[in-house]
Amino acid sequence: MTIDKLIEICNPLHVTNKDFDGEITTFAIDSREVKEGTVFIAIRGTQVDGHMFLEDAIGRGAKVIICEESYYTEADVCVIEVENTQKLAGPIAQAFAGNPAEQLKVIGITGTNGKTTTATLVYQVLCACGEKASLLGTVSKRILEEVLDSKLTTSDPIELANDMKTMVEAGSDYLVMEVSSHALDQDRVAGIDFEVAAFTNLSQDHLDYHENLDEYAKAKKILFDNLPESSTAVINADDVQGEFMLKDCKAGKSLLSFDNESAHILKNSSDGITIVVNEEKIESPLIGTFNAYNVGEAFLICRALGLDAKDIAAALSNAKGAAGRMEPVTVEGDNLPIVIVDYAHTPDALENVCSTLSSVKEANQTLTVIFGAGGDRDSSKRPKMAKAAAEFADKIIVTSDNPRTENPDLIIADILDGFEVLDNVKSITDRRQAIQQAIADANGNEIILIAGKGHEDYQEVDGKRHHFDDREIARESLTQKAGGGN
Ligand SMILES: CC(=O)N[C@H]1[C@@H](OP(=O)(O)OP(=O)(O)OC[C@H]2O[C@@H](n3ccc(=O)[nH]c3=O)[C@H](O)[C@@H]2O)O[C@H](CO)[C@@H](O)[C@@H]1O[C@H](C)C(=O)N[C@@H](C)C(=O)N[C@H](CCC(=O)O)C(=O)O
Ligand SMILES: Nc1ncnc2c1ncn2[C@@H]1O[C@H](COP(=O)(O)OP(=O)(O)OP(=O)(O)O)[C@@H](O)[C@H]1O
Ligand SMILES: N[C@H](CCC[C@H](N)C(=O)O)C(=O)O
Ligand SMILES: [Mg+2]
Repeated sequence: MTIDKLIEICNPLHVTNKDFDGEITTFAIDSREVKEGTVFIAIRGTQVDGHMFLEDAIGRGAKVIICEESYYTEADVCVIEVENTQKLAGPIAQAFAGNPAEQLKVIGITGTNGKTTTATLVYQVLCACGEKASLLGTVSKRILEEVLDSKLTTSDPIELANDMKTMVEAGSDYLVMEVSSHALDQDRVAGIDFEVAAFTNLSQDHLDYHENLDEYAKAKKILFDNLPESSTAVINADDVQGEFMLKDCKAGKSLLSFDNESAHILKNSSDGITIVVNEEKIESPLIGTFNAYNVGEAFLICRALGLDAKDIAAALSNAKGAAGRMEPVTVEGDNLPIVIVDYAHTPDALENVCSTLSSVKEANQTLTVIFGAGGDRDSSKRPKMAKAAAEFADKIIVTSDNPRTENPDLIIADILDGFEVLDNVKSITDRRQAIQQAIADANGNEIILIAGKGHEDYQEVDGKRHHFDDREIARESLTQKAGGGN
């Protein structure tokens, strides 16, 4: 990267000491990552103002500073003053990585629920159709078939650009990625031209971050506002916010609606769904009406990419979706309960999953729901989650999710406030104990839903993460029960 190229991308208000002595090596948004020759960009964050770290960055060897203030330093450093640093981090990161986004067909999926499921389905269809695809999201990163850990749903612009570079080098043609509202609000995907962008739905979550639902919806809309005309917006038109997402969108539109009967659900049972979208019949092993939306959107996304309808439908009939979403935990044995692990951690998701299980259960079966709510996150969703579970469950165990830095019993108390009657509600703070007890007490006619943590293999308590996997604990308890002959 040359200083002239960098200045061109920045469209600066002011530049000083452009002819500094030295070379540009890397790009950093965090002063702690700065090395000799780094370009450091100061971003005003949610916790601190990156402008506080200009001296720190220079001390560590930064040669160029990009900031929103006129800044004077005696050091031999180029200072580029710009209007908005946050919006520039993406384009600069892309340029440093050799503009990998331009060499990928990028598919972005946003919405409160269903991003991971839909993104995973699209990735699975692309792979089944012989395409070279990568995936970024909550559960993991997949560079072609290689699986790597994922820390955030949508990474920061530098990590994102570096991941894209690795994908391009590995021969990937497509990137399917989840785009969170935090990422949109913080411009983490600025400068990326999406080939297809999809909206799943909007319901309450993250009100600790976004001021209210309107602000949350506006953040999601950014993805569609920035689409080029040549791209396609795939929208769940049955969601009340679907129309809003398209308000300022120049892209082509592909709408999914079961309500206006442009698409149909032919079958919705415990062994899967059959839907018709654009006259194509699609069968999927995923269950529940909410998954009809995920499968339907995955189909429309793949159609927008130009894949053959029959090939997509064939691939979807084998696509299992994402780990930890309606994932059954099975063990050989008699009279064992059906145990399902799911990632529902919002009122809407919990309602959808509970209503689905309640509608597919047999007359003699009962539904037990074990759930909690995350600490240091939107606390107003807690009583609403209680209401969602109470509507469909026969028995409820309220427990801890990831308390993070909060007192788990106070989170549980917030949830308990949402129940009108507590007759079938128990609380067991220790999640392991809650799962063990539910399974030990259950008979073969019970369906036990363990909600909230899905694929997570940790629990964060007192700010520390410990290994914890709902599926592992459930499997151990079921094995013990099977061995005991109960
Ligand atoms: C609340 C939030 O979203 N924070 C994200 C945000 O950081 P921030 O703006 O709060 O950073 P800050 O601490 O205020 O610092 C401001 C700036 O000063 C810099 N700094 C800071 C300290 C220092 O010594 N030197 C320095 O240069 C920081 O690097 C930053 O550029 O920008 C960072 C870089 O992109 C993110 O890593 C960070 O994610 C944190 C780790 C996080 O936990 N985010 C979660 C809430 C999140 O984003 N989740 C979503 C949603 C998931 C879902 O849909 O459910 C996700 O995409 O995963
Ligand atoms: N289309 C949908 N509508 C409503 N609920 C859904 C939908 N799809 C999945 N869910 C529920 O939401 C949970 C989370 O699904 P998924 O992981 O696909 O969403 P996500 O948007 O990626 O969530 P996150 O933002 O937490 O990563 C699932 O376990 C299921 O309970
Ligand atoms: N990306 C979501 C995941 C929530 C998962 C749930 N298990 C929790 O910890 O609240 C968040 O960070 O809000
Ligand atoms: Mg996700």
